[in-house]
Amino acid sequence: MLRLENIKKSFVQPDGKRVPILDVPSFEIAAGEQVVLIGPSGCGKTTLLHIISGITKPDSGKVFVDGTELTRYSESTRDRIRADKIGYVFQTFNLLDGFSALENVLLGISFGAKRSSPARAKELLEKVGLGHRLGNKPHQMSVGEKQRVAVARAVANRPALLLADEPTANIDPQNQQQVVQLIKDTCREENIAMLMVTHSMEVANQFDRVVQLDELNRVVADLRSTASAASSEGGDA
Ligand SMILES: Nc1ncnc2c1ncn2[C@@H]1O[C@H](COP(=O)(O)OP(=O)(O)OP(=O)(O)O)[C@@H](O)[C@H]1O
Repeated sequence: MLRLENIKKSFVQPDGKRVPILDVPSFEIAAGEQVVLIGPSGCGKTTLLHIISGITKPDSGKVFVDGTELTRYSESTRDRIRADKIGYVFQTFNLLDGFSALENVLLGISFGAKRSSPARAKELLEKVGLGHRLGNKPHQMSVGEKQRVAVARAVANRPALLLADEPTANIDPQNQQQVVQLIKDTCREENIAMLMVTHSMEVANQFDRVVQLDELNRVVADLRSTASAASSEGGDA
């Protein structure tokens, strides 16, 4: 369902040096499988989600989502493929300010190629306990409410793959569990594969598989071997 082949990504830092961030030889997620990605801050989790979704192009390597090789297309085509196949819950929600909760979820549907009814948008918002907030705009909602709208929007178009970047980071434990449950149930009911980034092991342990990015990423292995070579040289001196 999701397959990565030899993904490499580096960024030019403000001092002009190009720094490698990712070198992932391979990674796969099966249809309907729910996987959690963990790793220390700055190790490249968000960058990897951006590459999988086609928001960012890798320096080299291939991304296949639902049989389509995303990496061979232009940015505008990747945007269309993402709207059709991928739901994305951003760390910062990315809700549109001038629109109500219901309209934000409906926008998730209308950007996708598949047809879906407004009744689904309403049903999803009711499912996340926001049936009484359909007309509220983002500035009229709490952080937890906004996050639940973002999840409803991401799954509204019935994507093949849901990517969620720390979807429970800024919410209280009760809302956290509600968001986790919504993601789990919706993905299971609709056979949506999922890749979620979280720093919470309590959240991570509720899913099928937990993957440490450091174990997939050769950049980290190279850093470790350089560091251990340096320390053993130091030890000999
Ligand atoms: N556009 C950019 N230009 C330069 N460096 C960048 C850019 N985007 C990310 N980086 C660097 O790439 C590394 C990985 O960033 P990323 O946001 O993927 O980390 P992360 O694992 O998601 O971190 P966190 O858990 O803190 O959200 C970081 O060191 C970051 O500073």
